[in-house]
Amino acid sequence: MEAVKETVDQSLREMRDTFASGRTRSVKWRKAQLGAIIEMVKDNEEKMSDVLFQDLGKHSTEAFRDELGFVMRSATTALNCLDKWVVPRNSNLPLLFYPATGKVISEPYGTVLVLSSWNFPISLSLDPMIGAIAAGNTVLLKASELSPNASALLAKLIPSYLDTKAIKVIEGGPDIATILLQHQWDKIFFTGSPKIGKIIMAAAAEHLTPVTLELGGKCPTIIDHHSVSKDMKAYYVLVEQSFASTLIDMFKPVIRSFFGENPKESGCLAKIVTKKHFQRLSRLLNDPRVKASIVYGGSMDEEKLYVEPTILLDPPLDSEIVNEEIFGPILPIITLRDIQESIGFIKSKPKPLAIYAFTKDENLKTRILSETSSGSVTFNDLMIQYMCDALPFGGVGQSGMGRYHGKYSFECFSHEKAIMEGSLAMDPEARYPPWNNFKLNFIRLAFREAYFKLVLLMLGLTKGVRK
Ligand SMILES: NC(=O)c1ccc[n+]([C@@H]2O[C@H](COP(=O)([O-])OP(=O)(O)OC[C@H]3O[C@@H](n4cnc5c(N)ncnc54)[C@H](O)[C@@H]3O)[C@@H](O)[C@H]2O)c1
Repeated sequence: MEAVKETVDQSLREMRDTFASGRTRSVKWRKAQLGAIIEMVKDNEEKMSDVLFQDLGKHSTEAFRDELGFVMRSATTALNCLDKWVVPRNSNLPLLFYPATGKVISEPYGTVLVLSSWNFPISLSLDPMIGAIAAGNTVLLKASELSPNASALLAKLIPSYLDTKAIKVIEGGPDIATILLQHQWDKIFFTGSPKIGKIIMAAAAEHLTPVTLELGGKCPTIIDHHSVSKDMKAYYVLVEQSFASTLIDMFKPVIRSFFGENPKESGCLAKIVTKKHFQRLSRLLNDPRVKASIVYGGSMDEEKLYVEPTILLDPPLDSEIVNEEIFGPILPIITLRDIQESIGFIKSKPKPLAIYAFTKDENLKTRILSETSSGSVTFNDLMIQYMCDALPFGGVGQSGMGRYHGKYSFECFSHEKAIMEGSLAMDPEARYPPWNNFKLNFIRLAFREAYFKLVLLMLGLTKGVRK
């Protein structure tokens, strides 16, 4: 551990020195690094696909959709938009401040720490790095120990493509993260569970370091059968009782069309990430009350870390499988008398990262938007809000704080610095002591931007001002 501590100390010193040198602030440097990320992914598509298969059993097409293609697109967007993003924005100041001018410039925080989770180990590592680099920071990444092959590949590739004095990777688990968190960072970006998110926030508080927390939680999918029928994957489904059996009958052929008659051999179904996670799922499913709710699937193979796509109908609402994140192909369906009750159900749970609703009912849509709180709401589709970098991605409450993607990533890693240029020519005495009634009236009118009355006051044509 002493050697690790020494490496961390030295890495931090180097990153701080690099940031202080001003190199990472140059748009040319930022673009070169973004371009290098694209090259790195392009050159190593196969290797990246391989490690995602080794760690998670992800098919290469899924790996490209969710990780490699996604990262290349994100870096390309940043590269193409950077010139626009870095331009200082002039602010229209109220006349009150005339003749001062104001603008906002985006300043990099400095040296940032990115900690990522195992379920999208490449995109959740590189995508925040793209934002950090675009904003002109130096950055250290620690990916998850639960996807060790992806973590090792990133640790090998990043130094051979990117500026090693500014962008660093360290491998390891909680022990290494703990060492990292003992240091002062200028920003911490964390993707992971709410439980560890609290540890990150507490450590950041020691140094008043700003944090972005991309956390988890159970995302509900409301299916309003009065208007919709569509195949889907979801975290849990809320549906009217009368429609539940029809929905299950609709899911079965979809599962077969995705994964064939023998999903274990299909090559299209990701495995459970670790033995520990497998045993957790096995325990959850073997709860007799949960077992009784299985209406499709349910078979497991510990050797292959395989769980068959499984549907549960009305598992007990107090069971862990309903309340904890699942991380496996298990879909609980929860039935309600009326689909409108889904609003109350969602409100009784922590604020989710996303709410999905398949409905054409405008009243239900309005109720979802105005009565519930979540990171995002997507109607009549799933997950596309994550892919769409024109929208901010992030949680609220238990599902996190802060947001990123596209321009929001640039903002996530920038401090928006307010710049005001005053004038030495105009400096009303009313701002300064000794205080008197005239000055109080002057300030009152100025705050109200009552310019005409202000002129009358200065000309001595009015004395009293209404409170
Ligand atoms: N909001 C999102 O975009 C998003 C995306 C993917 C996953 N997630 C969430 O991530 C979680 C799953 O990922 P996970 O199991 O890797 O999460 P996790 O919280 O266990 O770990 C995340 C990171 O924190 C580190 N870590 C673990 N223990 C730590 C400790 N005691 N101190 C400091 N760091 C520690 C890990 O090494 C890892 O790098 C789920 O809750 C999931 O919903 C969120």
